[in-house]
Amino acid sequence: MDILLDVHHDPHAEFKITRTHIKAFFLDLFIAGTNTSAEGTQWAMAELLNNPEAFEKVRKEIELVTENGRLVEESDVGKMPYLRAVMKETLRLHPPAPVTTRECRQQCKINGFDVAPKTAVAINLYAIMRDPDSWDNPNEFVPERFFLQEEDERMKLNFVPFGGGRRGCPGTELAFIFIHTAVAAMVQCFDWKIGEDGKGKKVNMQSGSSGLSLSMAQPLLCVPVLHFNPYV
Ligand code: HEM
Repeated sequence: MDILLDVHHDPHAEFKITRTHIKAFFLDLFIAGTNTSAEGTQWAMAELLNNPEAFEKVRKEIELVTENGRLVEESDVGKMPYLRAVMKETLRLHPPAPVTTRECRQQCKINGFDVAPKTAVAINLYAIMRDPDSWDNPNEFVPERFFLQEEDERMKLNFVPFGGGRRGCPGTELAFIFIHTAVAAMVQCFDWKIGEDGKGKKVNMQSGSSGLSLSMAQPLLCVPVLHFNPYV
C-alpha cells in the first residue's frame, strides 16, 4: 500500500507510508493505550475501595441516572460529574504514564539552569500533580476539589495525566469513556471485599513500576459480591 503524506504542507517533506509504518502505528496505539488504561482502572477501584463514602456516592449517582433498572452505559458518563471527578482525582494521584519527554527547541533558562537546544528533557507529570504550590493537600484523595470554581485555572494547567500540547495523548477521550464505563459497571453491579480471601481492611496503595508505567506495587485483589444484576 502506498500513501504519500505531505508533512506540514512542505513539498520537500513528502515520504511514502508503507505497511511497516502502519503496523508500527497500530503497535503504538496498543502499547500506549492498553496498560495505561488498565492501570488507571485498577487505581480507581483501589481508591474507591479505600474510600467507601466515595464508592457510595458514585453508586448513588449511577442509580439516579439509570433509575436503578439497567446497566450503566457510555452515554451516561456525561451525567455523572462525581464519577468523572473520581477518575480525575485518581489519575492526578496515580498517573499511569508519570513521565514524558521533549526535545528542547531553543536555548532557554529554567529555574536558573541553562538548557541548550536539542537537550532531551524529562517532564515529571507525577510531581506536577502533587505539587503543594498547585494543589491543596496534594497527597489526599479528594474528588470534590474538581468542583471548586476558584481553583479551576490553577488546576486545569497542572492537571496533566495525558501530557499536553500537540504531542499530548491522542487517546484521552477514548480512555476516559471506557475507564469511566468499566469502573461504573463494577461499582453498580458488585460490592467488593478486599484481598484474596475478602478479609482485608485496606488496599495497599504503594506504587511500583512496570516498565514506564506507574502500577500498583501489589496488584489489586478483591472478591466481587453481587449487588445488582442488570440481566434478570
Ligand atoms: C488512562 C489512559 C491513558 C493515559 C494516562 C495516557 C497518558 C499518556 C501520556 C502522558 C502521553 C505523553 C503525552 C505528552 O508527552 O504530552 C501519552 C501519549 C500517547 N498516548 Fe496515551 N494515555 C492513555 C491512554 C491512551 C489510549 C487509550 C491510546 C490509544 C488508543 C493512547 C495513545 C497514545 C499515543 C499514540 C501517544 C503518543 C503521542 C505522541 O507521541 O504524539 N493513550 N499518553
